[in-house]
Amino acid sequence: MSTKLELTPFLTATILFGLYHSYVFLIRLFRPRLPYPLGPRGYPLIGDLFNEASKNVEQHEWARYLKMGKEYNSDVLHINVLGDHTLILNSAKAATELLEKRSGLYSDRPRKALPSLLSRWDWNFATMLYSNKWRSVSCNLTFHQDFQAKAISTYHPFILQSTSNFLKKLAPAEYISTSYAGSTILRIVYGMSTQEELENYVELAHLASESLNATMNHCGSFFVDYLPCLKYMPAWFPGASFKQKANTWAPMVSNLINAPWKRVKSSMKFNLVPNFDIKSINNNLDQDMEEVIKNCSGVAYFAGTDTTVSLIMSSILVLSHHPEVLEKAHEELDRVIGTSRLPQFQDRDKLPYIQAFIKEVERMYPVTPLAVAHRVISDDIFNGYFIPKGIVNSRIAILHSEELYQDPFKFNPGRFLQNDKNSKLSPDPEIVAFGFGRRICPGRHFALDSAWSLIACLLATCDFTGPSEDAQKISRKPDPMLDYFDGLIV
Ligand code: HEM
Repeated sequence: MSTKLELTPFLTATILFGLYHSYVFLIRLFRPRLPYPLGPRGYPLIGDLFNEASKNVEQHEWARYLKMGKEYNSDVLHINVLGDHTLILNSAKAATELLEKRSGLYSDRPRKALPSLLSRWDWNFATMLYSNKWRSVSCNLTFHQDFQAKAISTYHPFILQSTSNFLKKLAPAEYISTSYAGSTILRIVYGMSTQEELENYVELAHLASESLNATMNHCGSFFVDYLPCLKYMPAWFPGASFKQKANTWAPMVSNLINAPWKRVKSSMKFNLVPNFDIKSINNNLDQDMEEVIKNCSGVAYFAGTDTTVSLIMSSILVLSHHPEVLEKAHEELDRVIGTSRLPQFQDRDKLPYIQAFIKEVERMYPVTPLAVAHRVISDDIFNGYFIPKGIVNSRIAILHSEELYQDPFKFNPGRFLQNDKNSKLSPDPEIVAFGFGRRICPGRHFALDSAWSLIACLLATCDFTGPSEDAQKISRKPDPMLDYFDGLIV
């Protein structure tokens, strides 16, 4: 009697797993090498799998890395899980040395199985591999040209219009995303203007971004990141919940890139062209070029929505917790602008305390505490350590470093003001808050201008307090804490 061996998905995954790791193990065994940077050593073959799988999900990822850095007394850490290497850069010096000075090697993005492949984010150049496609001048130059510092003043009227609409309709906090950051971008990029349309599209960006937020920087949030072959498991298979999630996300992501573009194309029939590079479109546009502009528009639309909102929401939250900061900001506005008009962009340099306040929010509550992961494309050596090709997380919470900032967990905008010639100014958080090297955030000038406009105008018109005890009893809404959910964007 003969038994037939059936090649089930589980058996296939196990065989592939075994073959792949025996191969990696043999290669490593016979290679002469320097030590890896410090970090948990784990066990042969599986590395630090147990610790990563049982990590405390309540603890912020950046705080875990901060603690680990202190434990190993090192600003460069290394974690190996199943042969998948992650490098953690805990200081601005290490991040600049590797991600900027060696940016030719360190500008790739992780080949994450889940977000890009399964949720259909492959059009998104923010997650694209460091390749000819990413480099193709068109994609990056189109975006960089439209968002470079000197182009942003063209968008000031759109920013001011959104600020004014927001002030007129001041409403609960969620309104900030629907009315402000997202709608400014949608006006500029796709030329949208009706409130209903703006709200629908901002909601779409928010829903679709959830998948990137949940998966981009979390090494180990989905096991498929370590074992990409698991993506072939059927969605019903035990442990394949990542596939169900991806199936839910994929149509939203596809809608995000296709729906507003379809709308632009149809409005162009009536010669209604928005301000962004789409203005260069004509009906005979080369198909490749159309794809590039469509993708750049989609990237601006989703990347510009939740990020700026996070900075604005943190600013509001901080103001409600720090009346002394609010008082100083109000005093500066009353003295410089008076009470008969709103602050304009040309007043910015005359309002140093408000600038310092925004910098301190960027420093203390970074929008992207782990930036966006880079990937080293080939093995490297740094400070006598062997750096294997793999993922690099730079901890933007470098901005909490005691070496750079005195009393780093104290909220103190004064650290960015030159009151005393003898005291040293703290380094500008913008040098790291927007990432490093060739992948640095191209939307940073736009983000800072639009955040400044709204925050300055809110300060000029509003008071900020937490809910009173009575209000808390009636509405059962507690005073919001200065704390955050973890994720790519907090
Ligand atoms: C406060 C707001 C913002 C913050 C804190 C922020 C932060 C970042 C960071 C840390 C990165 C990763 C850089 C790296 O890999 O080293 C990034 C990338 C990116 N950001 Fe922003 N960003 C903000 C707003 C915006 C806006 C408004 C836009 C678009 C209009 C935008 C578009 C992008 C794009 C396209 C990338 C990917 C660049 C690439 O991979 O080549 N961001 N951002």
